[in-house]
Amino acid sequence: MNYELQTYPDREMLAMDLANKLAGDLRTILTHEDRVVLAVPGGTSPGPVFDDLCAADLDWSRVDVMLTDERWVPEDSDRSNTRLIRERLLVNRAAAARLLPLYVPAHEPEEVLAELESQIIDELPLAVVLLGMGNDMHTASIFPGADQLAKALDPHAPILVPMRAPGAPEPRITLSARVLNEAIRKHVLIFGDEKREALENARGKLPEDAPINAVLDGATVHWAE
Ligand SMILES: O=C1O[C@H](COP(=O)(O)O)[C@@H](O)[C@H](O)[C@H]1O
Repeated sequence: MNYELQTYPDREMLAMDLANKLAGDLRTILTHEDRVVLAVPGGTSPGPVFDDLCAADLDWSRVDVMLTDERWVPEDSDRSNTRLIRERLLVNRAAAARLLPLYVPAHEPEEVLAELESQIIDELPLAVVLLGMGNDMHTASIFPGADQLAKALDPHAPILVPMRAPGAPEPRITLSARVLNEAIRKHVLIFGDEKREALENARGKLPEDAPINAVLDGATVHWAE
């Protein structure tokens, strides 16, 4: 797996530097594209990066922001990734960006899959993607042991894959590995020794066992303790 690992003395420096890099990538791509799509993770790690990125000086009115994946919970839930990006990323200068939703109220993601895909399809490919990773080596909502794992990893996968996994307390919806890999720039954000070890343990494993391996090629991994 060919990826670059950048390590930082602390999380604050990582957040600042990574936000600068993401903004730089977007600015560069905006010099030759009318609009760009930035896909970002939810979960506990990216908040500090969002706090810096939202203040970046770039033409946010030409940026579409979307999630790499969403937990199937209402937007007022603490577990909603949409809520996180509304509160921490789509503020300040980045309030001018457009959100491409990965959640609309419905019992199950399957009920609204086509509707959600129809709002994304014309904006692809992604320009820049920031991914997270869990201790179990899942990325986005592509979990080891998930019911639709093979579909999410298929080179001809659809844009979105609904997912249920033993390690996930609610249904999920995720961009497929194919769509994530079509991004011009890929970054992965991980904090802590456990995740660094998980990344090491992923080495040599099949994506079915270590889904992070499906997206690492050509990525820059950013790590701080
Ligand atoms: O559930 C999720 O987990 C991963 C990792 O989250 P973290 O809390 O360990 O940083 C995240 O990348 C993904 O977007 C999220 O839905």
